[in-house]
Amino acid sequence: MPYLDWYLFHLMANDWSWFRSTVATRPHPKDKSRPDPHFSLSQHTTMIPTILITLFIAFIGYYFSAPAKETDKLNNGKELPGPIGIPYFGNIFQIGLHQYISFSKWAQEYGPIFQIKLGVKRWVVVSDAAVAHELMVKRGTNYSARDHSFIMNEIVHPGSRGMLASSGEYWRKIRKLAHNGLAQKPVESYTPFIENESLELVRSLYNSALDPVIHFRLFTLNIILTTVYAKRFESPDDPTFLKLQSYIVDTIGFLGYDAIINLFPILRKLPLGLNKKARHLMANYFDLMKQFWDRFKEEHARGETKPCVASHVINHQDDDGLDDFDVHNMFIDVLGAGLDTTAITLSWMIALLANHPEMQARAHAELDAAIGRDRLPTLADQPNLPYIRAILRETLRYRPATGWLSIPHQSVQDDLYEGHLIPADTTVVANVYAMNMDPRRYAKPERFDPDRFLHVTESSAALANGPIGKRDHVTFGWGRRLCVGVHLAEAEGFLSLAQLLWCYRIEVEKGGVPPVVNEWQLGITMPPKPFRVKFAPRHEGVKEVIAK
Ligand code: HEM
Repeated sequence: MPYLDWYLFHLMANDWSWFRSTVATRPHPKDKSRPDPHFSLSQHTTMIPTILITLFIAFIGYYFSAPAKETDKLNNGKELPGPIGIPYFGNIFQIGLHQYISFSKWAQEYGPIFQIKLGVKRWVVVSDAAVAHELMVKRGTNYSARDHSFIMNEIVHPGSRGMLASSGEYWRKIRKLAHNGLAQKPVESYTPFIENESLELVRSLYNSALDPVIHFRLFTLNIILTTVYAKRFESPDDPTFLKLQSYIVDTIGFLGYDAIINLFPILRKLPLGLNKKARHLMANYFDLMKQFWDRFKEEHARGETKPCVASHVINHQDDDGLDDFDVHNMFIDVLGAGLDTTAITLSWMIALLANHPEMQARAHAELDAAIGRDRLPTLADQPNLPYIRAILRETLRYRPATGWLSIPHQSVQDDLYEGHLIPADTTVVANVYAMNMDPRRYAKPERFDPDRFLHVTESSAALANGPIGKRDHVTFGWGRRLCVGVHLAEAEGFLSLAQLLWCYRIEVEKGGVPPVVNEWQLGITMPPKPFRVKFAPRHEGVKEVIAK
């Protein structure tokens, strides 16, 4: 669910298909074990004129759209340090494929807060959790906006509606509405739905050997739909399910173009056919959301609906004068933001545990002692399963689903930070890698070690709002923009892991290879590379208990 200029990086690294097919998927020259069946330089040299023309147009676009010189504004404070870039493009070409690594290197040279220029934009990169907390939490009134995004604010959410990309008063209202349905209390009332979907998940994996990711996606989509509209899909073959899933994936796909368009606004004027396609997609998507909503309202009026986000929303919608179109926009963000993030986190947990049978053995012992073998664990068992909770927390720290850079915030007014001026409209991005892997905060940070969180009892949501020194990790973002689905994410992550481990040993098949955990797929999120594991029932009683 990550958006906005943040996509620049993914665009450069991943979303230019020519680039991906020539460079990103190319095995390292020394890696003889990975043949490169697709690479052909001649196939791609034909793209070079197109790239040069695009860069030229971007240059012209920058020239005519660049803001006036900022020296006047900077009178109050020194400019933040940062690497020197080239005219017009700034530091774009210095960032490289693994931006978090370049940022971490620059942090060593320029300190925990430095600035770079990307086309027309100024970015402030923060690599220290305390500095990010100071800006985005303590000074949250100034650092909780989002940059204007062409795709998000004009095509996905015409009129800058929705939650993820809106700012100011409108965002506060829509966020409050979503919060009404996704805060801790309402999420607790969804316990039966979450437990039901988790049961369906463990049933679907019984004694199987596979890559579980598609099952995790069905699990998370069904939970969101059940909690949003009190509806679920029985089967992954349901045509409406397939339609909805493709709308979500295609919308996220369009976001890949966003960054370059935001940095070089002239590109909006080019006849790329992008607008037309994206608007057509969104028309269909909104139509489906309207069908869900209209049906829900009818059922709600007849008193036939169960508690869910939509029922909370219906009860509060009029408080802030938000109409049905606002509600569709909000749900589109909730679906987009909640679908893959949790599924990716689950995939990482399974991949990591398959590599650590000794951790599974500890979790199994904890489950046997606290739950026994006659019933599945429930959400109410959380306090008695500290090791399982620690595995979830450590996975979120160690392999954050939304990647190593936070979703950028935007400043509203000029601000002085330790004598340095951060002008209004600056994009502020947290280097999650530097923070989640900070050796001052975590002993041996490169080691996956749930024990570091064994005695942490508060939720990640609660810790995010407390002092930074006690925060577990920064994966759910910052301050007023903190992930609004954090309670749901923690509940579904904990329960599915507890139930999966209660039922199964996660094994590498005979002759198979353990899941790769030190590399990940390049993309707008950070999923593990595809892998295959076996879900071997732990004891005789599993079949009977999950059949009940
Ligand atoms: C492990 C799972 C998840 C992770 C790692 C995650 C992470 C994030 C992050 C990093 C942000 C941006 C925070 C910021 O700007 O500072 C965010 C925002 C958001 N998340 Fe999540 N998320 C997860 C699950 C969910 C779920 C389950 C939902 C909904 C059901 C959800 C809905 C949202 C929404 C709507 C926003 C936008 C909030 C705003 O801009 O005000 N997320 N999430």
